[in-house]
Amino acid sequence: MVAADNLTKNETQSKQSRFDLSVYLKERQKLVEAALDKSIPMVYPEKIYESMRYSLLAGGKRLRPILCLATCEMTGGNIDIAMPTACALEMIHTMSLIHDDLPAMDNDDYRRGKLTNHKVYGDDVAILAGDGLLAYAFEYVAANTQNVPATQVLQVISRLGRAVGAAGLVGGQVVDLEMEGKTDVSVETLNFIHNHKTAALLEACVVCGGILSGTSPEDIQRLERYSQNIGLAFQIVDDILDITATQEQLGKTAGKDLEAQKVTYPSLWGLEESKKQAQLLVEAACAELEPFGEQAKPLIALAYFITSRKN
Ligand SMILES: CC(C)=CCC/C(C)=C/COP(=O)(O)OP(=O)(O)O
Ligand SMILES: O=P(O)(O)OP(=O)(O)O
Ligand SMILES: [Mg+2]
Ligand SMILES: [Mg+2]
Repeated sequence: MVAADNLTKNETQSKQSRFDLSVYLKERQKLVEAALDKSIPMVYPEKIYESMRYSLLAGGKRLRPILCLATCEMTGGNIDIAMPTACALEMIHTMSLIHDDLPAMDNDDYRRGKLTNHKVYGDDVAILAGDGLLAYAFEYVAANTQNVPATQVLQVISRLGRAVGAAGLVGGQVVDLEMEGKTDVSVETLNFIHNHKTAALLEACVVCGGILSGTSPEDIQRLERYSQNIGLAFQIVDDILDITATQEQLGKTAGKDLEAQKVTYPSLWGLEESKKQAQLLVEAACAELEPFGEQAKPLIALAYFITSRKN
């Protein structure tokens, strides 16, 4: 009986230390959805707010805000101080998707399982909806962040600006577009594109979470290395899914890279090697979180989710 009692105790302990990512994701997605819904009210001129809300509230994994909240918690902060930044990150991400889907860029008809913004509202309003979301993201952080010293809020705003501008998303996107149809793209150029187009914003999500909690410069450096690694892994998996997943799974047109004759990691390395490289990057990312011990469980599970996701 003593052994049985011990076993039950051990089982309970192991259950407590296990981390259920799907429960965690559902709970966090719900919190983020509610915060996003509240963030943009419908006022005059309704047309632009409707268009902004159409894409912002169209679903999506909400990985960026969840990474920001999780990092803030891991480094000693709480969800409340990070929520305005988490929402801003999703606004910026949504802007980048609306603009990326425009006829002048990737010319896509579907996003997040729905018609793209310009298909519903026209190119003119879609461009403005992206602009509106981008500007509002910065206002939202500045006006709504509470219980964080102003210098830390300023650092967050500065990081967000860097991640979205020519040193980040915009720079990556411009080289991405330039490389379309070219067959002699090097791994270095591909890395540049993805480190800027994708990893820069994921890095901002994680680092801003740390800045808001007031974590140390050494820990910020660890967070940078973690997020740069998961950022590249994220894009390798994105390239793999473009080949292996269906439109239903992705909520957007599949096989676009091949059609646009884009050089991708699978086209350079093959599918198997690409999967292996993504796995190695995630392992390297998680090694950076060792000093955070048990507190790192959500961020470790989120890193592995990046390689196992189906959309
Ligand atoms: C400044 C701008 C507009 C940045 C866009 C950044 C971005 C990550 C676009 C989506 O990439 P993708 O076109 O490779 O992927 P998807 O298949 O999701 O369109
Ligand atoms: O889940 P989403 O729609 O936010 O897309 P991504 O895969 O870029 O995170
Ligand atoms: Mg694109
Ligand atoms: Mg695209």
